[in-house]
Amino acid sequence: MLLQLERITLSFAGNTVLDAVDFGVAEGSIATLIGPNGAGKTSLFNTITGFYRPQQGSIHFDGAPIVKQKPHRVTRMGIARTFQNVRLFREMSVLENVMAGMHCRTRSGAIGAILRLPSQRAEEREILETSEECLRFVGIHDERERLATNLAYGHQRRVEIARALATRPKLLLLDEPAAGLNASEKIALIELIRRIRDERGVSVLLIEHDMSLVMKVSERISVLDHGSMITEGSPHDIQNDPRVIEAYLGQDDEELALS
Ligand SMILES: Nc1ncnc2c1ncn2[C@@H]1O[C@H](COP(=O)(O)OP(=O)(O)OP(=O)(O)O)[C@@H](O)[C@H]1O
Repeated sequence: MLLQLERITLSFAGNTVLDAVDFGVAEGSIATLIGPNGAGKTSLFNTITGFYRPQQGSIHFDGAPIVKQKPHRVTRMGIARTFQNVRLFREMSVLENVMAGMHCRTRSGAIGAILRLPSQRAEEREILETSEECLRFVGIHDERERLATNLAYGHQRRVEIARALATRPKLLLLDEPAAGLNASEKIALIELIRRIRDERGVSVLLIEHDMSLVMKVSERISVLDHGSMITEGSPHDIQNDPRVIEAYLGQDDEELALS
């Protein structure tokens, strides 16, 4: 397993949000975490990426323990993410937004920047080239000089994906990447997720409510309900699992449409 969580327990003021969760992502896979609203999916992402500190349990990534590491350390170790709501620097161009994401990788530091050492200049060039390459990969290179917030919403989501890819992750976490996209943008998103895995060798873990997209793109699905991992399996297994249907009862129609 590329990522392995064992018995992760997270609570806030006595409220258990994740309850002894065991969960893994295989290297080279496209995996999805589903579950009703409030099940704990984003909290699980926040725990993996070091934003939340679990009270118990272990997390290993690529063989190394990462639990309780700071978020920037986790990024440097090879886990990148996007957020449920688009988070871009409003006053920056598309290209600058992607370049900003690479600062976790820089080596020369502030002194190098002030003195403009050759190592610093080489690093700046590398950041620029990588950012441009990632923008080309997600298909919005032509828009690199525009203010990020002036882009169509679907393209803003791509800026976030490019920014995450620029950190050269081994694992990419996407929190509800299809939210707010129209039907044709969703088809393009499926294709992009597959290319991220196939062409860049990056494993992908999504949180997603759009079940039609989930069933098409996922190789493995894990289901969280009230902080517990209730089942996992292939899309076919999950669609036919009565525990999953039970967990979703009471949710709105969109979430019930498991087929
Ligand atoms: N920082 C926090 N402090 C207190 N409670 C929190 C915190 N973060 C999450 N929670 C609680 O954890 C529970 C799970 O929330 P979480 O956002 O992880 O669910 P989710 O499955 O991602 O839901 P959704 O699908 O609606 O995004 C909720 O009851 C939420 O209020």
